[in-house]
Amino acid sequence: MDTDLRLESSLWVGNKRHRAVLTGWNFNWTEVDQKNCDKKTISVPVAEVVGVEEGRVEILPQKLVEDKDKDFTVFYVKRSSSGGSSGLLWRLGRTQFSCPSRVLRDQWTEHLRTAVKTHSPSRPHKLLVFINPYGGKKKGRQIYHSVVAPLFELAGISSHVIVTERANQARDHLLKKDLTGFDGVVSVGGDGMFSEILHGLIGRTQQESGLCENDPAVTLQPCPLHIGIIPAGSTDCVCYATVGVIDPVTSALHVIIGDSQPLDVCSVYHASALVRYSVSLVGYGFYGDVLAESEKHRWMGPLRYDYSGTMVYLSNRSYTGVVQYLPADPMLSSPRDKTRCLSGCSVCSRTTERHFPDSGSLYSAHYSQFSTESEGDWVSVEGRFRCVSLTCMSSSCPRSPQGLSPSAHLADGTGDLILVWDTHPLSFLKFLHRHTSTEDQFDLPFVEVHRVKALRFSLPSSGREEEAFGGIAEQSVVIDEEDQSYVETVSRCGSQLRLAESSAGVEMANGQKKENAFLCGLCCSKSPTVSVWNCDGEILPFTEILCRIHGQLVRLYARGIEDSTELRWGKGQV
Ligand SMILES: Nc1ncnc2c1ncn2[C@@H]1O[C@H](COP(=O)(O)OP(=O)(O)OP(=O)(O)O)[C@@H](O)[C@H]1O
Repeated sequence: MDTDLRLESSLWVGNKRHRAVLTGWNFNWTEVDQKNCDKKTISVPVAEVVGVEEGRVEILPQKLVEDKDKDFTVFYVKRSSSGGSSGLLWRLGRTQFSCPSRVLRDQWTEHLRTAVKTHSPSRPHKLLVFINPYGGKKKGRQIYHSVVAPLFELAGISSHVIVTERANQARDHLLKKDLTGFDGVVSVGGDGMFSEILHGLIGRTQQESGLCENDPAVTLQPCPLHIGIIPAGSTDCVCYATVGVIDPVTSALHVIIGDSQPLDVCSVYHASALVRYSVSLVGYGFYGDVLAESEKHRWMGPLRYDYSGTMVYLSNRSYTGVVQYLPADPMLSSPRDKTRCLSGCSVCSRTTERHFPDSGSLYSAHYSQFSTESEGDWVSVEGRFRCVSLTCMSSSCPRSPQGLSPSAHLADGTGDLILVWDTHPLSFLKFLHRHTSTEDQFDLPFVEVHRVKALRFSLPSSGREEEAFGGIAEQSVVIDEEDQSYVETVSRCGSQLRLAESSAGVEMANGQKKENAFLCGLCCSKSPTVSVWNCDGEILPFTEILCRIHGQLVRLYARGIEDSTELRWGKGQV
């Protein structure tokens, strides 16, 4: 096939003669000077050719074609540095070629198009696009129509566009409507919009497979449709962590060339029911409190997160809890191994634990009663925490370029559990500040990080029993015996816990009550007993939860973050 696709001839770019070669996988052109010496070669992988058009063509700001018989234009992916971001910006490269004859021009366009079809077979032909017109700065529609749609048209992609009129419309559409013929779904919006699409697609796939999403022991079926994210929200963390930049053109180009990045998904359950899916953060304590506080100040826009973060930090809270986790295989990788999950990550591609075939009974047994004993491989710790966070990816963002867990992987079937024990406010500030620098946030005595496959969180039952008898006993805590400060902290705060619990009830039955308790905590001196869970920016209505990581449950039109040091600028790759 490659031999059939090979083509070589002289072509002109402007008034300069070039020797052009199509090898099947690559299209190269090299300027030849008057002494027949080769100058710089430009090489474009065929998989990154966006379109081939007859004539001299421009597509932005609008399509213009100068239809010269002997000319053709090649559009392709061109990389450039993104300044402060961790990934590379992709731009639309364009070169107009002139041939000595129309026959040769037709030969070139035909060969190039066939090479693209052959070597880039997973490109989408038909996409379902959801635009949230209210996301971020309310520019979703404008971004899609002025930047993305012309690129899709150039690449021959047909799109069915739905501008949403209400929250959850995209999710409901994906759950109920006919999706025949679509290769993928595109979200134009922020993380909330992506989450809707994630829930819709996972739910639809399980429905069609006859699987029950509410059973944590069930191995969920991976979604056949890819998801594209065109960032147009106020938080675009999933896009940042999977592409490395927040840029609609870069994301649209990843969709066009049919890139495929598998992604782990965490399912969160409470009392025999699925609560939500998450791909970035499931966080209790500080991150839950910040979200709950920020919801009160939506009018501030994105500034509300800074304001709420400061307020919650100043309120100096910590919460008791029992954390149980199922560790991942430490031989495969570790959250402290200083590796990075980059494009083509070998840890993710080695992953064999896609669907946890043997763990069903383990999940059922642990899920049924939220038992506090350790069984099998599960590890149990109990005490007072500033925050408990589970993340399936690094969760990097422009503010925190290394993310919550810099060595986390996108698709290895694990999540990183970060336990931040109660500590002095200044030490906690140090921990938070390290997220904005390159300093290791795990290299602190009150921080633990574990790579896990599942997590269960419950409130300490001993505390409740003692409360019933009016006694105040020391909390048990399974941490380093030598570090008395933690044990002391736990016992000191324990009395406050039970006092607050007696006024608020043993456990609040729903999220509204918990949110009220939290809000009260900011204006009164009394600390609330329980925090709330922040699940990818949504407050969960339950405290006691079970989380399970499903390896590679969905696929994005992305390729992970490209390592900029591997760019072969010297060889003329664009
Ligand atoms: N037409 C609509 N009207 C109101 N809400 C919508 C609409 N379409 C989508 N939504 C909801 O808006 C929420 C936020 O959307 P999105 O993530 O796109 O924007 P955002 O500005 O990043 O949001 P946030 O600041 O809340 O994270 C999503 O949860 C989504 O379900």
